[in-house]
Amino acid sequence: MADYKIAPSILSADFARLGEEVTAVLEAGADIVHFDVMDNHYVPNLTIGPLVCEALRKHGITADIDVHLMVKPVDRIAPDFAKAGANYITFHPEASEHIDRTLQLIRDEGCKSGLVFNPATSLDYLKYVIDKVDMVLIMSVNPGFGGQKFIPTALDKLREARRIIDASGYPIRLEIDGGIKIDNIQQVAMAGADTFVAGSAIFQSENYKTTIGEMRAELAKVG
Ligand SMILES: O=C(CO)[C@H](O)[C@H](O)COP(=O)(O)O
Repeated sequence: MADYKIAPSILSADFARLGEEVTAVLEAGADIVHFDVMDNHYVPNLTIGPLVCEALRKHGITADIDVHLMVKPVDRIAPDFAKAGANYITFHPEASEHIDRTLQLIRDEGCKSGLVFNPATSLDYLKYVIDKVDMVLIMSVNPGFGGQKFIPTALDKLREARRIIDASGYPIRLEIDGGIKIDNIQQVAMAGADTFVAGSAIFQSENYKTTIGEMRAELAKVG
C-alpha cells in the first residue's frame, strides 16, 4: 500500500480538552496532527497560534504537527511555529509577498515547507519553486471553516498536482483538505492524494478508532 497518512484537523476538536483530544486521535491510529491557523484577515475566522502548538509538545505529543497557515503576512509568524515544534509549515501563495523567500525561510527554520492551493488558485505557483516544496496541499473547500462540503473540482486539481510532483522527481507529499469523509477518501486517493486531512469526519464521530480504521480500509482498496 502507498504511504498514506491520516491527519485529523484539530479545528473540529474540543478545544477545552485539546491535549486529550490529540492524544486520543493519535492512539486511535492517526499519523499527523493538522493544525489550522486562522487570523481573521486572510480568512474570516480566528483560531490558535504558536503557544498552543508549544502546549501540545509540552503535553507529550511527539507526532508530526502540520501547521496550515491561513494568515497574511506569513513571514512574521512562520518562525514562531518552527520554534513551537511544527514539522510542516504550509501557507497560501497569495498571502506571501515573496513565495520563494518564504519557502526558504521555513526550511531554514528546520521545518518542511509547503504551498496551499485554494479551489480557485492555479497550480502555476509551483512551477519555479518546486525544488523548495515538501508538501502540496489542495483545498477542497474554501478555507476558514470546518464541516464544509467537498468541492469536486479538487479531483482534477489533485490529478494535475500528482502529474507535476511525479514529473519533478522530488519527494513531495500531496495533501487534501476539506470535506474528506469515509465515503470519498478512496476517490481522492485514486486522484493522487497521499495525506488526508479530516476534521469533522473524525472529531464528530462516536469512535475515533472505528472512523480512522474505516478510512484506512477504504485506502487499502486503492493499494
Ligand atoms: O483548513 C480547514 C478549513 O479551512 C480545515 O482543515 C478543513 O476544513 C477540515 O475540516 P473538515 O474535514 O470538517 O472539512
